[in-house]
Amino acid sequence: MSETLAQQYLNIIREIGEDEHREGLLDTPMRAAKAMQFLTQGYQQQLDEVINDAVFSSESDDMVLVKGIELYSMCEHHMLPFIGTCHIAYIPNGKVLGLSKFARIVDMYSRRLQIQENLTREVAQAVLTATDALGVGVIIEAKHMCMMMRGVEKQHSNMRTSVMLGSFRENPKTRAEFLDLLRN
Ligand SMILES: Nc1nc2c(ncn2[C@@H]2O[C@H](COP(=O)(O)OP(=O)(O)OP(=O)(O)O)[C@@H](O)[C@H]2O)c(=O)[nH]1
Ligand SMILES: [Zn+2]
Repeated sequence: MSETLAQQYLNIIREIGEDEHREGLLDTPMRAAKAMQFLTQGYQQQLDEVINDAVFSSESDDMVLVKGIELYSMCEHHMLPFIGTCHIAYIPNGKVLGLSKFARIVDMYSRRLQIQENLTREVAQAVLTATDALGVGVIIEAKHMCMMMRGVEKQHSNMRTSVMLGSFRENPKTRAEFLDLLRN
């Protein structure tokens, strides 16, 4: 556990005018440091470790959709959470990826300081790298606390980002099938 990080949180507690000796705050620097390390553990992960060889031969060449993977990330501008849902589709090319690995990929890239556009691209690229798929489509819908709790304070706006690679980019029918499957 990083003592240095805990020390930084102690400084924050002092700087905002709180009493660091107040009972409820005594363990807070260490707790906050642990929480921050958890929320940024994606920096310690590598794609091949996350995939753990869970790639299986398959003759399936129909679209696979993994819908509604929840995500919790932090915006790199304010270090405040953005929270949402990720949908991933791909067209296998002789190999399929273990189902849980899609969520693990999303977690690995979410648990870093991010902007939603880059997160979407990194997830799509990782699925393509892991599967050699014919195409990959990723859509993320999220709400940004930096827009809700502060700043413009808009509670109801959602950001939707998409990245289409391979056949999802080249073939409008593939993209339409993805969007159709998502609607149903
Ligand atoms: N495109 C994009 N923008 C983001 C994301 N997360 C936060 N932002 C925006 O990043 C911008 C940073 O703008 P700045 O003007 O430098 O910072 P600021 O003064 O705190 O901005 P306000 O939020 O408008 O108060 C803001 O418009 C945020 O809404 C993201 O995932 N994608
Ligand atoms: Zn922000």
